[in-house]
Amino acid sequence: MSADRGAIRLEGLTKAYGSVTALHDVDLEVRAGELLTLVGPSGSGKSTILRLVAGLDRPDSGRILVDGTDVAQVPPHRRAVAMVFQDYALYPHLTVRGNLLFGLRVRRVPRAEADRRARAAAERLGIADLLDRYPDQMSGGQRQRVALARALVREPTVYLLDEPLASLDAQLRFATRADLLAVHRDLGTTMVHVTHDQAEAMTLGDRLAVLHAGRLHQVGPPQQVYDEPADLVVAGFLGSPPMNLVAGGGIFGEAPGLTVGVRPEDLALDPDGPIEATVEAVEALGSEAILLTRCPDGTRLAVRTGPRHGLRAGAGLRLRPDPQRMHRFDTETGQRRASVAETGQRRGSVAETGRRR
Ligand SMILES: Nc1ncnc2c1ncn2[C@@H]1O[C@H](COP(=O)(O)OP(=O)(O)OP(=O)(O)O)[C@@H](O)[C@H]1O
Repeated sequence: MSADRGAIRLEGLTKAYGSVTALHDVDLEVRAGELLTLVGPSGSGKSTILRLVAGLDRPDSGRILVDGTDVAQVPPHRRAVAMVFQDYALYPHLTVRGNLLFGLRVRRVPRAEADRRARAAAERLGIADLLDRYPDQMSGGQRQRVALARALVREPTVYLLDEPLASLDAQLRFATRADLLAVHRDLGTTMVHVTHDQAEAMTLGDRLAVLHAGRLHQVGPPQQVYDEPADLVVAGFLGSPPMNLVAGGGIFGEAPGLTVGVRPEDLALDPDGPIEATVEAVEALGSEAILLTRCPDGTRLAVRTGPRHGLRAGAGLRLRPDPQRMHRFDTETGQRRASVAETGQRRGSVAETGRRR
């Protein structure tokens, strides 16, 4: 229904709280119907973006356009935007039904229509049998579904989700993530989803936007951002463990003025490999293992390998970096220098990549 509505455009958005610059000159476009995931470390300005779009706060400068219209003068309750918070923010004195209907009553939606929407949202999220319960009679996962359902009943053109899955345990996160994707697929509504969970960052969005210290560093399809980080900030943030970065090249070959990066999965255990290292610690994760190693020159490298590597702390090993997957960055500016492989084959693929600093 609203697949062609809900485009958001942020232009030069700047916001400070006292001496803290929460956002600095952010330009970002969210396409109609897109699910955009916003990631970044704590305090990078993710929630601030959502609050500004929802109208809960005002920017110091810059513009917010929804469907091409500047919303500066539109009060929060008139914006066709629904926000879902990590802490659910349910009314404790109201039942699930009461929570779902509350926003509709305020907006004077007729009773029959409101009931229809509440039931449809509850059914969609599998909480129809909980309509008469109070929030304190439900699990965290159920409460989160109620919070999502409460956003659904408003039938907004934009959903703003501020770490909605953060309080759930791993299994529930996985299940609720699938629900969220299904809701997005069914409704086709624009969603901006904030997380600092690596798996959510990679799996949930059509595109990923990486924010750091109030600046937008890169926007693009998740795999592209992962494979071709635009700068050292993105390289060091995405990935768990993150990319191994060596200033000056060091063990990866001297590269004055450059920082060379290799992801843990791009370092193969190979008895003939050019890099010598000692295992300092092993993280066995069941399906895989992370070896924390140290080279003779003191460089530490994280290596991702299969679970049956047979190595213990203290063991020596040799490593071979995948030459196609070595990243180079200007050490001073942090900006990516395209590798030989990329300039040959992938010119243009970074076109939609924001390279702002
Ligand atoms: N109301 C406020 N008053 C003062 N400073 C604030 C306020 N809101 C946010 N900030 C500051 O602005 C910066 C950005 O905050 P924001 O909440 O947007 O970050 P975030 O990326 O969402 O972080 P988190 O992942 O921890 O939720 C932080 O330095 C924060 O301390």
